[in-house]
Amino acid sequence: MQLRSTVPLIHNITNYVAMEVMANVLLATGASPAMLHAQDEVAEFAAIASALTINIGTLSPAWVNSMMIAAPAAVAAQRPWVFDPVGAGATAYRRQIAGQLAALKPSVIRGNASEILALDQRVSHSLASELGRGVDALDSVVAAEIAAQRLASQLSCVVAVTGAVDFITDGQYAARIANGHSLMTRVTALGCALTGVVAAFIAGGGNILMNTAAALAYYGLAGEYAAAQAKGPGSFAVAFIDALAAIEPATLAAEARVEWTQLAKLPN
Ligand SMILES: Nc1ncnc2c1ncn2[C@@H]1O[C@H](COP(=O)(O)OP(=O)(O)O)[C@@H](O)[C@H]1O
Ligand SMILES: Cc1ncsc1CCOP(=O)(O)O
Ligand SMILES: [Mg+2]
Repeated sequence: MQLRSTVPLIHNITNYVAMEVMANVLLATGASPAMLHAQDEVAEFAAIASALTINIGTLSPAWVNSMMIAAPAAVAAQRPWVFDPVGAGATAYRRQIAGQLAALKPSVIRGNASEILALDQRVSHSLASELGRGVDALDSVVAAEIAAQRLASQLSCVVAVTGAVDFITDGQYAARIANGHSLMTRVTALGCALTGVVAAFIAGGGNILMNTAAALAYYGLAGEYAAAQAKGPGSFAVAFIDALAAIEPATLAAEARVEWTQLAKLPN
């Protein structure tokens, strides 16, 4: 958790629901959040920040313009960017924009199983599927493993599928991360906020797959600690921020439940 000494600046073009939750989660983690999306400044800011996140949760045409400017600007400035394809399968507009953003060289795509399945359909098969009705997962992580591997291979990025047991892959290697608690699904925008934490963990360089695994284990572990204190979703949300701030690297190393594997090659 080197980020606590470097305090990376994380630029987030995120949704209205997630803005405050994500900013507080990033502060508790040890990063510095900035939520800005004006078309006239995103390219300049993407180069000032250490990493960028783009989230399509509350899309509109003006925001899409900003996203299409910010992602290439981050890549040109050699900053990693993380894509959160919220509700990617829900509407034709979302499927189209998610497919376009996925082609703009994200370092990591982080979504739930339904979102990763929908994105894979769009990128790999160009089908106008109707997968996913909203922002919550209807599919299991295991059902999205092949889709994640195919997306990672085709787009040369890391794909993280989150859920009860998270699955991450770069197309060749994969990890399953068992940390977490079901109360994490009862507070809105905790997935969106995790996308910011992934950006914070990869902002300093190093191995993107391993640093993404560390981010997911850290986040899930905070969920476990918070659940032990909470009476329900409301107190969980507060305890979760406290737990993010309290977890030390030694605790993470001792309590992370991460299993690595090498994947079989996908048939052509
Ligand atoms: N059933 C579950 N048990 C434990 N952890 C979970 C469960 N569902 C989600 N999580 C955790 O919640 C966080 C957000 O993931 P997820 O709910 O998949 O995102 P989203 O909100 O984008 O759908 C991740 O850290 C994930 O591991
Ligand atoms: C409820 C909602 N509606 C549009 S974006 C959003 C937040 C989704 O957050 P998460 O993907 O973290 O559950
Ligand atoms: Mg989400």
